[in-house]
Formats: sequence, structure tokens, C-alpha cells
Amino acid sequence: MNDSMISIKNVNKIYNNQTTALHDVSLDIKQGEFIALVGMSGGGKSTLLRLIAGLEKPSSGNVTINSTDSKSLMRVMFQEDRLLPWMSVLDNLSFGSKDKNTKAHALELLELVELSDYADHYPTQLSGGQKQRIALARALMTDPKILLLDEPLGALDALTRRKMQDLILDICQKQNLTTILVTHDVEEAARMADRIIVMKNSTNSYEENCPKNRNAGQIGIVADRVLGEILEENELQKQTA
Ligand SMILES: Nc1ncnc2c1ncn2[C@@H]1O[C@H](COP(=O)(O)OP(=O)(O)OP(=O)(O)O)[C@@H](O)[C@H]1O
Repeated sequence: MNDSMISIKNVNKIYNNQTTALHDVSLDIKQGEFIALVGMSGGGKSTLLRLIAGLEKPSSGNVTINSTDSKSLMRVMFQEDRLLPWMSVLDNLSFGSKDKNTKAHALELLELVELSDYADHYPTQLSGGQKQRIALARALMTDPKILLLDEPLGALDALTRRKMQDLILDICQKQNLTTILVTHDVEEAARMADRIIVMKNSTNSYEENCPKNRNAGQIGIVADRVLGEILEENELQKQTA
């Protein structure tokens, strides 16, 4: 019996009959687990996240979400905050709803992300970190069970980023969210995730001398060993810089 919240079986994703973004990817994610997807550019991290979110379909294989919950099940948070500039912070969360409960829930979430005093502000009046906190609150408005984070902290300075990591971790733990974080930052992955999945980098594009599926977007599990290697590589780069 499979007790996974998200079950990915033998998934391939080929774009335009030409670019293999994912090759035979299988992965099970348990309820409440925090997964980080790392790997070099073009390794298929965002593609995998989009397939899980149902924003795209696999070319073959299956992505199954094992939950009886309805459409509010999953929310995605992106690198850019995607707030509507003409709406106040409160309206960005409640989409202008006049419903008392919706507003009350939005205010609760503003408190959770420590921005209660900013309900009447507009996005242009906020710092980058504040905007991402609002984006996080908005993602939580529907009480999702699964949170998909596509490099949401990439544009933040180191200190703000660290604070956001703590905030996200705290919320995910308290709400027992199943979370998938795409990040280029291996230290961030190590700090936040229960499990790190390394998407192997590859030549995804079709080339004559390279069978088009070879090495494309495969998952290399994780492993402290792999993580260690990447960290060592970074160390080497620093030393030779
Ligand atoms: N809509 C698309 N159409 C065609 N090719 C695509 C599309 N989306 C992604 N690809 C290709 O699929 C491969 C994987 O891309 P993806 O964005 O998933 O990688 P990634 O690991 O998230 O990269 P990055 O870290 O740079 O964001 C790349 O070769 C990319 O060019």
C-alpha cells in the first residue's frame, strides 16, 4: 500500500518532440514531507514542479496526488510576488471579497507573516521581502495541503532570505504542509528540507551525437554524498576564484 501524498511514476516530459526535460522520473513524497529540488539550470526542476501542480501534463507516466481534498489542495509561490499593484495588501489576499470570514482569515495570515500593520498598504509601498511574505500569506489563503515553492527567495538579500526560510519552515511544520521547494541554493536546501533531490544536469536538447533521452532530467537521490560533492565543488570554485 502506497502512503505517499504525491506519487510520480516513470514520468517523461518532452517539449516539442525535441527537448527531453524529464526522463523516467519516479518519486514518492509523503504527507508533511519537505522536499528540495536542486540541480543545475535546465535540469527539469521547474518542469517537475509544474507537472505536480497540474499546470502541464507528462508526455508519459503518471503524477498522482493522493488526497480527497478539492481544488484548494495545492498552491504555488513563484520567485516574483505576482501581487496586483492596484489592490491593497488586504485585497490582494481576499481578492476584494466583502465576506467577513475571508477578510478575517486574511488578517490572521497577515499576523502570521508579521505584517498586520500593512493591510492598507499597496505593493509598491513594500520591500521585496515584505512582498514575498504577502505572497506567502496569499498562497496560504485557501488552506492548502501542498505548497509548491519555485525559487521564491531567489531575489532576496541574504539576511531577509534567512528570515523567510525560518518563517516558511515554521509555517510548514505547524500546518503539516507537504512542501516542494525548487532552489539553486544548496545550503538553503540543506537547511530547510527533509530530503534533497538532485536533478542531474544534462544536454536536454536533441543533438545528433547524443541520444535525446540520455541523462535528461533524471533524478539522482540525494544523498548527503551528492550534496557533499556539490558543496566541495563550490568550495573549490571559491578557492580558485
Ligand atoms: N515550455 C517549454 N517549451 C520548450 N522547452 C522547455 C519548456 N520549459 C522548459 N523547457 C526545457 O526543458 C528543460 C528543463 O527546463 P526547466 O525550466 O524545467 O529546468 P530548471 O531545472 O527549472 O532550470 P532553471 O534552474 O534554469 O530554472 C530545459 O532544457 C528547458 O529549455
